[in-house]
Amino acid sequence: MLKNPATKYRPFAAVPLTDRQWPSRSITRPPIWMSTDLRDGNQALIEPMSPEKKLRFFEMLVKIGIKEIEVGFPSASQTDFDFVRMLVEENRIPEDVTIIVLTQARDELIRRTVESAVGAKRAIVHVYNSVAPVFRRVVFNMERDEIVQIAVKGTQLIKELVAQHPQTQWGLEYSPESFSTTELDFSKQIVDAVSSVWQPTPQNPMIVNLPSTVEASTPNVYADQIEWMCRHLERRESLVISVHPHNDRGTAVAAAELAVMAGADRVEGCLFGNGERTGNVDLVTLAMNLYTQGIAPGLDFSDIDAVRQLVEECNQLPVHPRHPYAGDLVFTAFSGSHQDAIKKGFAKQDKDGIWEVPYLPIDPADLGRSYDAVIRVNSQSGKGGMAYLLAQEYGLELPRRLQIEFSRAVQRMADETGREVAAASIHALFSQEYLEQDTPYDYVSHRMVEDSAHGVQIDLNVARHHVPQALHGEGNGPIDAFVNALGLDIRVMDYHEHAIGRGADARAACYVELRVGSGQTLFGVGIDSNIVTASFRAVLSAVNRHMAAAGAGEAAIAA
Ligand SMILES: CC(=O)SCCNC(=O)CCNC(=O)[C@H](O)C(C)(C)COP(=O)(O)OP(=O)(O)OC[C@H]1O[C@@H](n2cnc3c(N)ncnc32)[C@H](O)[C@@H]1OP(=O)(O)O
Ligand SMILES: CC(C)C(=O)C(=O)O
Repeated sequence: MLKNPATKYRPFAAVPLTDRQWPSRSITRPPIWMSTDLRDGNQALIEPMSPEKKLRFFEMLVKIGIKEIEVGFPSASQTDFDFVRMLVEENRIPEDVTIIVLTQARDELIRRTVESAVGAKRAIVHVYNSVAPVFRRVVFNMERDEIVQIAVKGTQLIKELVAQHPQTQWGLEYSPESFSTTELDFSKQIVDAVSSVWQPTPQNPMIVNLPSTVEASTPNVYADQIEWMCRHLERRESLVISVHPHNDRGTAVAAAELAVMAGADRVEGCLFGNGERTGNVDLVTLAMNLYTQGIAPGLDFSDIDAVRQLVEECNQLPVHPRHPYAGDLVFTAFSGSHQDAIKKGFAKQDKDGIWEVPYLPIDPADLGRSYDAVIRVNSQSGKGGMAYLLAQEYGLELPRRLQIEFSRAVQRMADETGREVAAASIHALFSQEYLEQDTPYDYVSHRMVEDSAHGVQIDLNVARHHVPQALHGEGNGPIDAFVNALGLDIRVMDYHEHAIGRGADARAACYVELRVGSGQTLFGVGIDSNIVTASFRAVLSAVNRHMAAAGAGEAAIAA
């Protein structure tokens, strides 16, 4: 890299607009969406789509609700020409969808382009020529007026040709290519010249598409350019102002949004931001950004995974795992504090209320994505993540102090493997740590009698080191009687229970926090179809865990 990049690169020029209005506007409705996936997206692929793939893509665009679809560059290849003919001749274009066909402003290409769409109910011929100084100088070696003539002559020819096919309702879209790096007065001059030939009306408007063919400035400058054009163009009431942002600086979404605030009526882009170089603006992100502001975007991404899969298959390009709204990992939290906040957010979220879950700008369910994938556990996770997974997948609602205790074991596992820990592994570890602790004490059976005068009396059968033992105890409740029957120096400090499942198959989960002698407390867990048995199992689980811990012999807890 250069020490002084100013010797090679120029800063972009500011727009002379001192009373700009767009910064204080907000977006209150969606723009007209135009998908150029089958044209700008397709021309940027390593392997352009086959006609079958194009058709599947087209049908998906229709299904999600796009009403304007640029279906190709028919003069560029027989494949594109045939694809447009197939759509027309096989009557595959729904009543409310308009196709757009792109052409350079060159006579023979225009003729072929118009020919491709003849017979469609509605079609828009999209004509372009590049207008920026570098193109004028380097590519065309022409003065401004000659460049204007390319656009004017092209428009005249289109007007003449479409008049010969009145059964189709024709529209015109004109793009001064590389608009964002062109002098504004020249862009205005050429657009006005085109519209004076086409003579649009408010009922039959002309689309003026103002592309950032190569994104070269911050989005506010693009917004200034759009506002300037909206304020200076002739016949504004008969024009649909469209934007076509590319993403060279990584700010195409912001540029499109600010351009809409600046007066653009329509946005052209591709799903998930495919397109030349760093891509066209991503229509999915734009639509979902509106949705999260409470504005219906008019596009349906309620099964976003299916849309993404089809796009990936057709484009042969992966969507990044962190791509807004659609990436594999965007509804996943690994870090502990995020998991904790999300878990609390889900618990507090009112089903019919305003969405307020920390760290999640949108309810994943609205995109057809499940909550299950939201929280995943690795070495960066705290107790919240594993507690969420045990609750979601296994119906186990661990009390807070047990979460803290068990999360140490999960953390050890994550540190040792250096990998993500799946819910099944967490559950296996939980079972091993709490539910499968059966030595020295294993519960066998009990009989209990309760009366108001004597409290609870229990006859208990346990196996101690696999040797059956019959014990008897009394107490003021089942757990008290059970603990007395065991005859150990233990105290139950805390107790939680809940049902797992419903109806005949329901089981009880009991969590008991036990203090052994004067030592630290620890938890035991019992699961059984009988709630009292579950609590006994929980006490024995804690006793066995204590004894299994280093150095704790049976004698240490004798009463
Ligand atoms: C920003 C964009 O995405 S614009 C869309 C770009 N997409 C594509 O180009 C994909 C399809 N394109 C193609 O298949 C070909 O380029 C074609 C069929 C359109 C034209 O092919 P060719 O006639 O071989 O020309 P080529 O591709 O070399 O284009 C360069 C020529 O077009 C001229 N040209 C380029 N743009 C325009 C324009 N908008 N209007 C008029 N002439 C133009 C150039 O001056 C050059 O002319 P020259 O050969 O006399 O010097
Ligand atoms: C043809 C135009 C609209 C284009 O694709 C661009 O400028 O990027």
